[in-house]
Amino acid sequence: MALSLLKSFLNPSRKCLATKHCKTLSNLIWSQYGNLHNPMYDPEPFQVLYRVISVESFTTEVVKPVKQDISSNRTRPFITFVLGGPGSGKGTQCEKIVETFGFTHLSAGDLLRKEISSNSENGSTILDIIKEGKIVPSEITVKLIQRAIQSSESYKFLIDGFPRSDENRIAFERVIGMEPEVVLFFDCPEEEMVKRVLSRNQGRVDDNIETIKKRLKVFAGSNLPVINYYSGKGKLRKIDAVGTVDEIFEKVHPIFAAYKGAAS
Ligand SMILES: Nc1ncnc2c1ncn2[C@@H]1O[C@H](COP(=O)(O)OP(=O)(O)OP(=O)(O)O)[C@@H](O)[C@H]1O
Ligand SMILES: Nc1ccn([C@@H]2O[C@H](COP(=O)(O)O)[C@@H](O)[C@H]2O)c(=O)n1
Ligand SMILES: [Mg+2]
Repeated sequence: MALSLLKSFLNPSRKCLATKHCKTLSNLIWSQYGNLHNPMYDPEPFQVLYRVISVESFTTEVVKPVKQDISSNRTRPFITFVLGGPGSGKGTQCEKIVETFGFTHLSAGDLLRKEISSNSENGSTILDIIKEGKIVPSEITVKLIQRAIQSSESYKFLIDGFPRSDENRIAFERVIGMEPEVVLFFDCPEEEMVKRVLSRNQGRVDDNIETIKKRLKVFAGSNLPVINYYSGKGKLRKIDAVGTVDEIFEKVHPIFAAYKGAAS
């Protein structure tokens, strides 16, 4: 598809971009913009194509990123959703995955908190919702995630604490136009989660017993259906989240090692 579209936009007067280069150009476009039908990665396909084909000759600058992406064998971002109740250790394990496998960590909660501290127009609404342990409208959260993905040069993402509900999930599929490759679920008993959150000490407005109780209810009511959905699709990797941080990471490690070809 990319190749035929590309050929149809080739300017015949530019001989240097004849067919023998099409495959390389096509790879360049796929590696940088992903699926041409993808609304996020192909916002303006014709402009992208025009910009590329209007280059007089292949400079090393143009060819270089193609080589890098071909060698990594990636044509589309590799997305992992990281789910689990409050305090189950999502953020902690994401840090370890980043260190070992070089993913980019996007925590939906952190993006929302950043929005509050930047005094954006939605800041006070988000703050009120977080204090109540409820779920921020998907439109807001997905936009923040979209912006973070688009402004990153990475192609492998851990999206932590998202989707929190079916509504979150559907909004992501609609706006980003992709599904996760794998979904991690840190399964932790409530008692342990409460203990961890109450000793977190990071000054979060929702780290108090009243809000934690609400968050646990929201988790059971809205997040578990999402977890079941991905389980039904064979994408879920459930991890027993009791134990030391290193013991848990030992269970996480083989999951990403198995994806090394696709996600490295
Ligand atoms: N295996 C573990 N054993 C003991 N404490 C842990 C473990 N993993 C994480 N913690 C601690 O528990 C607290 C919560 O962990 P973390 O912030 O990673 O959870 P989370 O799932 O991201 O929670 P939230 O959804 O509230 O953001 C932190 O203080 C962290 O240091
Ligand atoms: N998809 C999401 C993620 C988070 N929130 C809100 O932020 C709070 C904190 O999230 P953490 O992942 O850092 O625990 C959470 O309780 C929600 O209020 C959200 O609305 N949607
Ligand atoms: Mg977290």
